[in-house]
Amino acid sequence: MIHARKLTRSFKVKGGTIEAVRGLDLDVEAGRPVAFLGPNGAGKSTSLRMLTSLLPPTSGTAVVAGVDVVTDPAGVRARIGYVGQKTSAGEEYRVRDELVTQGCCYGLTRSAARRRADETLDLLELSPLAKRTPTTLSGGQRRRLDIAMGLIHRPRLLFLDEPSTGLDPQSRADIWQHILRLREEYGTTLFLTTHYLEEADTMAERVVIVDHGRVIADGSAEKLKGDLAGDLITLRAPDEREAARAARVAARFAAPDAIETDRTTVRVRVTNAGEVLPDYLRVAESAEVEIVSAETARPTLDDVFLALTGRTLRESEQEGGDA
Ligand SMILES: Nc1ncnc2c1ncn2[C@@H]1O[C@H](COP(=O)(O)OP(=O)(O)OP(=O)(O)O)[C@@H](O)[C@H]1O
Repeated sequence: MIHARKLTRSFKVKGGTIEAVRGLDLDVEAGRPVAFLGPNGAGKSTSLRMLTSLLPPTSGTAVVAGVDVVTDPAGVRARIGYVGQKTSAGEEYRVRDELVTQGCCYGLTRSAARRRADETLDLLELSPLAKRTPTTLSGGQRRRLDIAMGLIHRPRLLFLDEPSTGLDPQSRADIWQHILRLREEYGTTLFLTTHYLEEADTMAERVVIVDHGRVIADGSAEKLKGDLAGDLITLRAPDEREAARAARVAARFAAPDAIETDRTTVRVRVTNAGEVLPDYLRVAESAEVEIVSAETARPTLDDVFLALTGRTLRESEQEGGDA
């Protein structure tokens, strides 16, 4: 579905050049939803705009839905759907009419476009709003209309640029339900950008993390968390002396830089806490180390980002906020 090689984009700005995307290599097969995740300014939108043929790359190649983005941009646009950050519907016409017009722009006959518009309104639960104008819709409803606009020609591949940004948590959850239904109903391959870690974690089957225009991790959320961050075991000792002894026992199970002691708390990163903790507790007991409590936690994607960059995603958002 997507095959990009060394895709690069720089922008000339006053006082220099911004390298927004620095050599993107990416292969996406049909089926699994992919989340393109990264802090503000990481290069997500620029990558998406190149893959959807809206922005020519400075160098590199991309074949999307079987078509080269540079030599046949119109061919790419005919085969994909794109839901950008800005709303795509106009202000004046009714919701259904907007969709019918969009369908006609994609070459459908007027009657086929009407049929498609009704099906799409139904799928996105917009039918009761068909006669309203887009300006009267709520943020979440308007976002659903944007998705409907991107879907009218039934693309096999749909790009969504931050589909849930700016919505309240309830509307975000609702948008997600609708997005995931597209895959069930039409087998649409979804490729979306987000900076909501939790969404990428729970909704996408593959997460591609970008930072400063480069891919820094690629895999299922589970795999990235297992490989890069590891599970966290938190042990509490009654005093600092026992904590130091607990840390010494931990050294039998984890590398020195995976063990951190903070007064009476010892944190240990391991690949599989479920296996390690019972063994650890057995050894600690036979060494008469007193442990008050022990708990395990799965890492988050933010832990993955931290392990890779030394920064949390939130810190990076602040750095890149005015980029
Ligand atoms: N038209 C442009 N002219 C100059 N610089 C640009 C342009 N478009 C993007 N950039 C810069 O390129 C970098 C990447 O921007 P991009 O919008 O791709 O990031 P992003 O990861 O999508 O961020 P966000 O999450 O905030 O949308 C940023 O430093 C941005 O300021």
